[in-house]
Amino acid sequence: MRSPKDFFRPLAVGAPAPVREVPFRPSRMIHFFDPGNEKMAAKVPDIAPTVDVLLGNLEDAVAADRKEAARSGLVKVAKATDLGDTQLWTRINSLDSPWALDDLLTLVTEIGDKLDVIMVPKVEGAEDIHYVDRLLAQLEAKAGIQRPILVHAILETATGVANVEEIAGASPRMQGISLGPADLAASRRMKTTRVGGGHPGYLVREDPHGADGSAPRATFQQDLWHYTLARMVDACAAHGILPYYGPFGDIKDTTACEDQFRNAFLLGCVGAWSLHPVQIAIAKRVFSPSPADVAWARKVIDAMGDGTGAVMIDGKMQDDATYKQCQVVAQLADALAARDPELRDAYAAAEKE
Ligand SMILES: CC(C)(COP(=O)(O)OP(=O)(O)OC[C@H]1O[C@@H](n2cnc3c(N)ncnc32)[C@H](O)[C@@H]1OP(=O)(O)O)[C@@H](O)C(=O)NCCC(=O)NCCSC(=O)C[C@](C)(O)C(=O)O
Ligand SMILES: [Mg+2]
Repeated sequence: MRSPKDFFRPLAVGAPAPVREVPFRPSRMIHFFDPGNEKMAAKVPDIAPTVDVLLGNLEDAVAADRKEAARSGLVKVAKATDLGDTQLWTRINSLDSPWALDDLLTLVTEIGDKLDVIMVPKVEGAEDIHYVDRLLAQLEAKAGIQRPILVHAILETATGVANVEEIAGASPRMQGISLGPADLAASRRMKTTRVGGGHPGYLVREDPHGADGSAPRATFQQDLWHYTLARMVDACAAHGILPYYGPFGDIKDTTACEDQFRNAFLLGCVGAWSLHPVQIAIAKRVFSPSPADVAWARKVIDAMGDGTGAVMIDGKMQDDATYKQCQVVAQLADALAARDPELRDAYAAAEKE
């Protein structure tokens, strides 16, 4: 581990200084597209204004013989498209693959000034982040990049989960972590073949009841991902970086997708991935606090003055801690309203009610 005194020094001569705080830019949905798929790439100019983050995916879901087409497709899209204030991210291939090195060399030198975040899959420990950290610094220096490219890890191996705290704190470049439920399920030998979401077999059953104990017993499906997500949220919060739910693979089941995203939102995540255009609106709806919740938060903040003491509002006790909870909601609403005029108007209207 680097000494705390050296933590914020650039790792290569001529590389930009690391950030001291992860900038909070709205990232309710990280929209995945395959830049080598011409039909999808052609949709980028229309999709970009509707999403917070556009991510050119080079890893899984891109066939081995299409890896180079995806990489050069991303360079082309980044150079040709004005994304406005929509962020551009990429997911590179895993560090043990034949493509990761060329992904980094090409993308940083060709479009490093346009890339906000590089997502690294299958991160197992701090050593993976340290490798990428140094290499990025060297490439940024070579390419004359003025601001550091941030790094996002996917939590998708059992070892990664065991090391999630050290991953979160491995570098000032760490922007956030996403759950990767498919690879993680395989790595753990879980017996679900789904990409995220629940499973009908993972349940608890009501106790026997009725006269002879034979009445029908209700079952309650449980969340397979709760432990991992909660652990990831704590690791991220402790290190000042941002947690995200990952993908929900049952594209047609928009209801379950919304539920899963909402659980993640309530638990502390700031966004999720959208794999298909239909998931963009779901993520937007879920990861933007409701106008009623924002109005309530502002009411509590106003009533609490300097934030100390205790007051009663509508029958509910408010104190220093609820003031802080309300600030989380109000600050998120401010950041989203600055990007999204529709939300700004909805929040303003709810406050007047
Ligand atoms: C699922 C698929 C195959 C269905 O694609 P489709 O064409 O069969 O679906 P569709 O409903 O017929 O599509 C309608 C229209 O939307 C377009 N379209 C469809 N998707 C997109 C998109 N993302 N962005 C932009 N456009 C899109 C599509 O091209 C089509 O256009 P058209 O009307 O002109 O014909 C397709 O949506 C897709 O390839 N999505 C991305 C998949 C992906 O990136 N997977 C990797 C992330 S998940 C993961 O890696 C796991 C993890 C974390 O690693 C771990 O848990 O371990
Ligand atoms: Mg994966």
